[in-house]
Amino acid sequence: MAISVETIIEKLGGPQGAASLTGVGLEAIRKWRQARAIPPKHWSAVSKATGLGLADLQLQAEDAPSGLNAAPDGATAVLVLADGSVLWGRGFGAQTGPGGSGIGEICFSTGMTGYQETLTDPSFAGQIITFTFPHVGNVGTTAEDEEAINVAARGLVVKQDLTEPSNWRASQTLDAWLRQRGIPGISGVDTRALTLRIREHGPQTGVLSYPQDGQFDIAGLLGQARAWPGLEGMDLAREVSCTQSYEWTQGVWNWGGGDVAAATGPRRVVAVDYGAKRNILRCLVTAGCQVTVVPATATAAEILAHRPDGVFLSNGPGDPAATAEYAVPAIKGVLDAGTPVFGICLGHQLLALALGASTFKLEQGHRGANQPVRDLATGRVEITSQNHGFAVDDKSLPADVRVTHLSLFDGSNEGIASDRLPAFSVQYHPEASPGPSDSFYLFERFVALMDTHRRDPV
Ligand SMILES: NC(=O)CC[C@H](N)C(=O)O
Repeated sequence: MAISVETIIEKLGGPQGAASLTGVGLEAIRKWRQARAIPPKHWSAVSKATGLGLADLQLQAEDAPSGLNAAPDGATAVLVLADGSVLWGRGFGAQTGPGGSGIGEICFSTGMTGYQETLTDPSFAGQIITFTFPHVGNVGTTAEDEEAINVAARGLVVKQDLTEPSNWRASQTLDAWLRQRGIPGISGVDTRALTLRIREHGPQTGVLSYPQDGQFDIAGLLGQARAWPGLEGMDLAREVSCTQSYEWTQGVWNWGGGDVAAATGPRRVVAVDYGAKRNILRCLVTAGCQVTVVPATATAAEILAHRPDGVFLSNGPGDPAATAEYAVPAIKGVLDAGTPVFGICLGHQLLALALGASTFKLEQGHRGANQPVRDLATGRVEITSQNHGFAVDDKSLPADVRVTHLSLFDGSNEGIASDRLPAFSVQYHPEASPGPSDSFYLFERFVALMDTHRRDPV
């Protein structure tokens, strides 16, 4: 449990003792008590006098009085966790009302590059992202690195303050880019301590507040964090999906040339958009497909009306079991028609559900661009890009569905293939963006599967 300011002051022998042991004066001690926090500039003095670690001093107190609280010196934003931790820092991006606006599950990403692709991945709906890498924002933003038009993530937590971008590709600062999109951020947070906390205690709900008037209702924010129902049971795919079908014609990014229109190949693919990242659509085009994107709620009849050679099931946010309600009947219809199917991440989980397996919430999600996965057929290890908090339960797979890939971090399922139907899927992200492109072969595997099942072979 977090250590309250009152406990720390008591440890130091009351306000008088605290003032003399840390040398900060009685007035400062009064302010600490009022704000229910010790400002970072006093942490080392307090740490020396009490023997408490710096992380303990940052993760504080659930004893905030109701009503508005002033922030400790230098703090302009706060992240309040459902476990009562109050993490003060400096706000950037969009300001919020005093009630805070960024609420969601705090999850950490271990990626060292590609923060803009990560922030625009629609699978982050309902989540606040904290990066374990300390320098975020220093290459600015560019429209070329957006994986979706809207930012679905609810907020951003980083260690270092944002600096001016130093990158020829940058067209805007991360700060301005976030402001434009209504997303709040907080810097100056000990993201290592926060990550360890999530690793030790599991996923946490948090509320990020960066109020215009500098007034914080800590008790109210804590109440909100505790009342948030959590991602389990949430269908978020419907919220981030496209509302109308459209054609996608762009291929993968070309060094120095940006996004390029590629000559599309002869296979017709319908991509079901549960929150698709653009780079998946680009990879499909580059692998030789004509891509029609359809909304998450498209029925089997609507999908099959496009006469696809293959159906792709995209990544997406939320709990697969909740999205299954409308997605599984559609996928079953597509499988019954004998159409080849390829799924990524949420698409993988939905394919598994349609084949009769079940999914569950992982104790620790996998997020980042450096996740090792073993291909069981070849023994080859791929370094993959990942972003998921749920997983397919291997034990629930029917006898005719094979496990094809496993996580080398925790042994959880990373891929399946049906022995009876032309269908396979992976939990990780072969489109990278950000991350390594070790797994591009999966798009080629999908193309080969379509070619062997085509009515008129190419
Ligand atoms: N990237 C994804 O598709 C994520 C799938 C699912 N929302 C999960 O968290 O596991």
